[in-house]
Amino acid sequence: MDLPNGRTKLEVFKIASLPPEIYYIPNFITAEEEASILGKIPSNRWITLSHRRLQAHPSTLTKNNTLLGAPLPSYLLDPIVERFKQLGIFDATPHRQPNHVLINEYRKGEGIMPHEDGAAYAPVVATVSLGASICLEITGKGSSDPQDSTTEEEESVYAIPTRILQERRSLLVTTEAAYSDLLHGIAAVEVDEGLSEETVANWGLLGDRSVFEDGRNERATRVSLTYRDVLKVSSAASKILGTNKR
Ligand SMILES: O=C(O)CCC(=O)C(=O)O
Ligand SMILES: [Fe+2]
Repeated sequence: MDLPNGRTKLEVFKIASLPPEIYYIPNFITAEEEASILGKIPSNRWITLSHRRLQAHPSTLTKNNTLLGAPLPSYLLDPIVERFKQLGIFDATPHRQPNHVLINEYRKGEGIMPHEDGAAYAPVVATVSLGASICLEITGKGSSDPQDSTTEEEESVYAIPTRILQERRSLLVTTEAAYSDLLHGIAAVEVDEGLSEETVANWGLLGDRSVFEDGRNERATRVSLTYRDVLKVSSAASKILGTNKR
């Protein structure tokens, strides 16, 4: 198969039971790379929320969703962004590569409410999971908005709601309609239960199903790296710092 945007290699990782285009890649990074990245996340950058903590690189967006353009730290680029390039993941976004990474940390029992990621970003989101495995809950907007009839239709075709089991060291790529038409969230539970081929959309793509044979995933601290391409980028910071001289 020859896809126009270089995504051919990604096709084998497509989650077939979900709307186009969601991809799950187990063992995207090695255990050594995982440990190295975890060791480099700065301890003084965390913003603590009530049920998780997070940090944004190179910075949080301004109020009108603009990114002050600056390079990502090298531990977030190498090896991950190099591998994105090999798979063509950001080939179709305006900057053709991610320019923003959100680091979220969830301790056992913590989660995030169902939400969509909004209009500040190109519709390609790539999430690397570190430290522990977790289930992402996928719901249609129809479940929260009774007036939204198209997504109700999609829900019957695509067996939504469902879950995506994100193993540690895996990559999840969400694009296009999957990005805009669905909600995602993480239940605030200490154990993900009832895991099986019927209830987990990416069961057939898991790196090691044997770990979940009892249908359970005991939560532990999990850190996620969410890579995105912010649409609006300002070079104001580099002008002020004088790093943009020609
Ligand atoms: O941690 C995750 O996998 C999801 C994070 C997320 O949805 C977000 O930050 O918008
Ligand atoms: Fe999100």
